[in-house]
Amino acid sequence: MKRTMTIAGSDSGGGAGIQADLKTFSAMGTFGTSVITAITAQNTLGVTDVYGLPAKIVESQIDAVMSDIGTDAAKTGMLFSAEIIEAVANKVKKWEIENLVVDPVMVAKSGDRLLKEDAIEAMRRKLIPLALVITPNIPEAEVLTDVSIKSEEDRRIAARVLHSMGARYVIVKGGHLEGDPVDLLFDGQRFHEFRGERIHTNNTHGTGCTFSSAIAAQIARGRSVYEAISIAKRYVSEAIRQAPHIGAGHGPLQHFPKWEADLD
Ligand SMILES: Nc1ncnc2c1ncn2[C@@H]1O[C@H](COP(=O)(O)OP(=O)(O)O)[C@@H](O)[C@H]1O
Ligand SMILES: Cc1ncc(COP(=O)(O)O)c(N)n1
Repeated sequence: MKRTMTIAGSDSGGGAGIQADLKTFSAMGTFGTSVITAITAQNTLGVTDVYGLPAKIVESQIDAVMSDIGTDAAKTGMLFSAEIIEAVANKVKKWEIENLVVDPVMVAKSGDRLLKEDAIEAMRRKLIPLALVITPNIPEAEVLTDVSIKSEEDRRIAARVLHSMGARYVIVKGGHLEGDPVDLLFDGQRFHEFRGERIHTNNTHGTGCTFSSAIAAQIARGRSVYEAISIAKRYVSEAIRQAPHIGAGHGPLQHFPKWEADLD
């Protein structure tokens, strides 16, 4: 069985973070392991408390997983601080993790901060250069590149800047745009658009986490980055469409235990 590792924050509400990642890994037929960076007290209405873990325990979790179980792909989500980003980057290098998907999580759907302001530079310098794929949404791409994205041309400029920082594939997601969500991929040479239909709903808590985990799992299973993104997009759309309507705010998605089997 292929192995997938998430390095991310815990969401007590079960919709995003480590919880969404592990559900997605299972749905994709991979064995998921987890490295927790921070604990959030969170539900569909928002985040009421955040506790970042010391970098040392993040390092020892990675060592524990990698020294015994290993991984075929990994993803990062909420990393909270510059210290944790540096610790993760060092361990990714030490364990030679090449299939790394970086979801540069900064704020929750509720608007609460999940990454300290001073950690952005560490993300740019230490982690992005190690990424096989980086999956920013539009606000995250703007913060990382200092490009204000007002048009499709701006989005392409931002994707080029992220690629020049060292990520091999850059996908700037379109969930925050008006109209149908189109995700834009740049592989260093060409642009490719992944089109989807907008589902009008409040149940989008964990879409980014689910998307990046699905990409990591499909890469672990040997698919190309293009195929992995295309499958991840279909999975997220279906997961939004069949969302269980839980909580009074931004509700979580539905995950599908037999998705991978259905695909084959
Ligand atoms: N309302 C929606 N309907 C269909 N797809 C969506 C919707 N919102 C987001 N997506 C898709 O979900 C994935 C995550 O995108 P996005 O919501 O932009 O990320 P984030 O959760 O990081 O803000 C992307 O593939 C995006 O196109
Ligand atoms: C612990 C944690 N990690 C990440 C997110 C972002 O969620 P989304 O997938 O909606 O961008 C979150 N709300 N909480």
